[in-house]
Amino acid sequence: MAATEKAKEYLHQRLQATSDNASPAFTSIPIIDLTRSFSESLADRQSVADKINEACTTVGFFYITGHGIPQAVCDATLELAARFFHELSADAKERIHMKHSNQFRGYEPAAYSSVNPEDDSKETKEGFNWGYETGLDPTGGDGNYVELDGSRDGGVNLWPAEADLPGFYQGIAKYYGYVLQLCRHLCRLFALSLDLPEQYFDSITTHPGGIARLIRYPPSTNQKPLSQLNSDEEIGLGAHSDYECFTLLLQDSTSGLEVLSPDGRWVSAEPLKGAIVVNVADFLMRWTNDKYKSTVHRVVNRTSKERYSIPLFFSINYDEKVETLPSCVSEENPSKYEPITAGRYVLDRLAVTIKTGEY
Ligand SMILES: O=C(O)CCC(=O)C(=O)O
Ligand SMILES: [Fe+2]
Repeated sequence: MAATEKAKEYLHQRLQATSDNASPAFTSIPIIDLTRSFSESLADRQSVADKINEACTTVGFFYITGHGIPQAVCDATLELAARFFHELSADAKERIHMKHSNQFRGYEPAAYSSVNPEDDSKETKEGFNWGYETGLDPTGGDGNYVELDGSRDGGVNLWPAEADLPGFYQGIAKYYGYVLQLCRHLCRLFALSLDLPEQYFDSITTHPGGIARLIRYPPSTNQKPLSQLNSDEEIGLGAHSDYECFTLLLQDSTSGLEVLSPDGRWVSAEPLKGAIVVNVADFLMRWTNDKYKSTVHRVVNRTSKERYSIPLFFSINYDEKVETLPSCVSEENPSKYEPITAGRYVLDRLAVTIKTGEY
């Protein structure tokens, strides 16, 4: 089956599964305070992990507060995102255009890619994508990073020249370092939440996958009153689920993110000051034998303001081949899936999102 056909079938199955009402409907997204997860007491850490288990087996999305990333760092990074789109010249954007990358890095103009291969409408978002590099890892990494396709860390990110956007790289690196370490902290909580030893994921997140992006959604140009607006007329980012293990999303104060409840309703993930949105992605769903839900979501900016968001898609080391997690299989519930290499899985899914097919 061609890759596009595979992707279409995949999304179709996912949307079908959602409408089959397999899980209970939800009307809101839980908020989990991570403060106790930094406690010396295992019981405290486990209490947070239990809440994560509850959120991941039902909604697949949750907000985290008390996560330790300073508000000033989050605000400064969102400002950098606005500067990237407004201050970087068209020529400078062209020099780092995604077409120069075979790893989906760099500047992505509006309507260049579409996450939903069934949807022929153009997405209004534009973005800037980059991925893990050893220099961005506060631990210094282990020097063994491999890209999605298994190639070695060859500096594949396409950064704007310092003179074109002074301070950009440094600001992004600061935020990225914080989020990466928070993802590793969350891995320990995910392990506890899945009845695994707390350090279970440590040795396979030493050079993790961490594609991140700045996204800009233009203001809505639709003059219809909200109640009459057909969201599909002006989709910012089409209905999709994420591909990796889990996503950490920083959003500004403009709403737009919507999460699909099993009863077919879109639940708004309103921005909460100081909170970061976390969602389970497809690789983790597969790895947990579908115990943890990777939930379909989309973005529609219905406001007259621009919207900025910054997701980071966290994966275990891309060269790691894994089988279904031991705590998610039993005699009554055998593994539904073959062992798979993390990067290969993500690459297959990503490859079908670029409209031009140039990857
Ligand atoms: O912009 C957002 O709020 C969500 C972005 C998203 O879902 C994605 O990039 O996969
Ligand atoms: Fe997403």
